[in-house]
Amino acid sequence: MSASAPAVEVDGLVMRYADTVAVDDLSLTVDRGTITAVLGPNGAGKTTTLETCEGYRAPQQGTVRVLGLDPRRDRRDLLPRIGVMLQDGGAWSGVRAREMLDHVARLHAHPLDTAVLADRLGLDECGRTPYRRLSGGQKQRLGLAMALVGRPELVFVDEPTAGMDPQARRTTWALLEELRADGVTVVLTTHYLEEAERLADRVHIIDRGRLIASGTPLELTRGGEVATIRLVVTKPFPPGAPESLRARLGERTEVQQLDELSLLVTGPADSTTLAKVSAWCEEHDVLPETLSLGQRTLEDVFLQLTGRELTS
Ligand SMILES: Nc1ncnc2c1ncn2[C@@H]1O[C@H](COP(=O)(O)OP(=O)(O)OP(=O)(O)O)[C@@H](O)[C@H]1O
Repeated sequence: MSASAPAVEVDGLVMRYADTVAVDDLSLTVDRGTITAVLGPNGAGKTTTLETCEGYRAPQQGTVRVLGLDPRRDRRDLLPRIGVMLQDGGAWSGVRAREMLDHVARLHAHPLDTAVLADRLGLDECGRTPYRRLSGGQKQRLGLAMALVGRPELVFVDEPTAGMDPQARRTTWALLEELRADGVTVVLTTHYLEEAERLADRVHIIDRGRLIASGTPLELTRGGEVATIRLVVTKPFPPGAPESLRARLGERTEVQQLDELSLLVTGPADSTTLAKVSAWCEEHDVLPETLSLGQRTLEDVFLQLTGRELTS
């Protein structure tokens, strides 16, 4: 495999649990040395996809290659080269945090210094605490340390900052950025949009097991000369408001009602659109509380593609 070949190649993956199709003909690639975010709502199929890449599940249909290897057939060759941070920790309940990290370090030929890693991830304070007594954020930090201690070429991190306080989240982001600077490939799942926008070189958005968009955060949010206007009002909109506003704004505009007090307008990023929304409010006796023009966020992209909110 050449050095520039993808770190991960998923091709036509299908995974089912009884009647549930968890992953539905999914194809994606992850370039080496990048941070790639797999973004999607709960139940989108992110964990199942990652677990298949990590070799915990066999593809039911399609193929998966990781560092050019088959994650199950070539497991012995692959394991020393990848790091995995599982969603539920992967440690025994009675083991102390530091013992667990030292144990994992001993499984690797050239581990990082566990004292340095524990200090960096703020694990010193809980080094003697049994795993079951760690807080959610401490378990996450220990899981990350366990994934990194073997100096992997590629790390899979499932919801790395879920349950972390803001400071631990920033430390984790900085650590993942340092890994990338050292040439390590990072694949993370998240439903934090800010995390994907801030960290990822490339984002794959998954919904109901299918890939619905891929690109850099900028490619996904720029979408040409498109912007969004959020209109939040003080009392519920009159019936038929989205249709009426859309008719006023013209062909190139979409209007979606988010709830009874807010609408999202997606259309040309110009002041005329904003002025027309404002005029429509006046004509319909609607009092805006917020009328804001902004670039699209990944949340807007998801909403536009699926008609649903990512965070709901
Ligand atoms: N062990 C299992 N048995 C049965 N169904 C499962 C199992 N694991 C996942 N599923 C189902 O498969 C679908 C995809 O789940 P998956 O955990 O891969 O999604 P996810 O995007 O990682 O979600 P989350 O963000 O909640 O972790 C969901 O409908 C889920 O309920």
